[in-house]
Amino acid sequence: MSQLTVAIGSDHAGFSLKEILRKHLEDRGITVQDVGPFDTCSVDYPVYAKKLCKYVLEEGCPGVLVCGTGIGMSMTANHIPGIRAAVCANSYQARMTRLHNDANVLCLGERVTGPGLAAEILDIFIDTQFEGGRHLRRIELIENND
Ligand SMILES: O=C(CO)[C@H](O)[C@H](O)[C@H](O)COP(=O)(O)O
Repeated sequence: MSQLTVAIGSDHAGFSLKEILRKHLEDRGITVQDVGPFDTCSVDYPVYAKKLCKYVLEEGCPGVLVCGTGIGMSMTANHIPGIRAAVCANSYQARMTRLHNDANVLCLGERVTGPGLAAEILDIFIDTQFEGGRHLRRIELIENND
């Protein structure tokens, strides 16, 4: 089985949580592709959301974006065809967005969710498989602009 890679990115408001989650993933033996930023200077979240989504689409791996609320990251990511980004603040949302929405990008808010819960949400997100079936039809409808 090939080694799982997870891409991660943030803005300044999500930087500390990104660092915690990167270490959490590495401690699990998961390869992490960090698209930045690499310090706490103020940056614009769309820049990092777009970098991460490009990587996720090229590599077919899950991604994690952290900003203050998770919302700006998700708005940006969901503009990109092929990206299904979900803001999750609890474990149920993380499980259901994988089971039913086949979300490929998890968005978290450092100013909303503490590090322990964020790590649990992330674990559920990457460990839960899409259910398929009726949910595939609905995903196709999301992507169909007719
Ligand atoms: O886009 C956001 C709100 O949905 C993010 O939470 C940003 O991280 C936030 O807007 C950054 O705010 P700051 O005052 O520039 O730190």
